[in-house]
Amino acid sequence: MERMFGRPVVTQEQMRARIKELGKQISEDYAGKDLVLVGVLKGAYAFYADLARAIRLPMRVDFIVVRSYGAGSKTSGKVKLVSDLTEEIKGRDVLLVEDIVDSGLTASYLLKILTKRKPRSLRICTLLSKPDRRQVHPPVDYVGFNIPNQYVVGYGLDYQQKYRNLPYLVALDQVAELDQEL
Ligand SMILES: O=P(O)(O)OC[C@H]1O[C@H](OP(=O)(O)OP(=O)(O)O)[C@H](O)[C@@H]1O
Ligand code: HPA
Ligand SMILES: [Mg+2]
Repeated sequence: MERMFGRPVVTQEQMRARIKELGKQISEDYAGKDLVLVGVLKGAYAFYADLARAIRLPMRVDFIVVRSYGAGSKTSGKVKLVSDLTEEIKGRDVLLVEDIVDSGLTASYLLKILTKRKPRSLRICTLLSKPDRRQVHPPVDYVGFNIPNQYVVGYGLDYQQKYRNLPYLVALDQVAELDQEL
């Protein structure tokens, strides 16, 4: 992990600066509301931890685990709910925290199932978005970075469950190339 895996798509410095801005914006937008920050695991864990600490509000935290990508780098097309929220969201202001909105299927699925529980508001904040890859178009309220159509890993995002702990974002083809040499 000491070694750089090629040129980062998003560096740690860029990430830090943008998350600070997002935290400030969310703190303003949700002042006086009953905010529940919901992390979509596993991918969002790193972004969630940094974003939560950039928000200056007395909010609640909760998590939901869903999965749709199997071993490869393509969506299975089916989103599976692996583990649900721990608390009720009825009447609360829910902000979903995603690492990435790619095809849009996961975000759409979550909006669909959580809307039924009657939150007062339900919005999405994603660190990354690939606008060119959408199969469906869920509304995304906060976006850290729009990125091109390439599979990326690091900062929570995986390929076959690995590379989530890289502290920055890199294209998968660069990791794969270098990984063989290690
Ligand atoms: O817009 P989409 O095409 O649906 O892709 C986005 C979703 O896919 C990834 O989850 P994944 O199923 O890989 O589970 P993980 O979070 O455990 O990696 C990612 O973390 C998002 O939740
Ligand atoms: O580019 C990606 N990388 C990792 N996980 C993902 N899930 C959707 N898109 C991606
Ligand atoms: Mg994944």
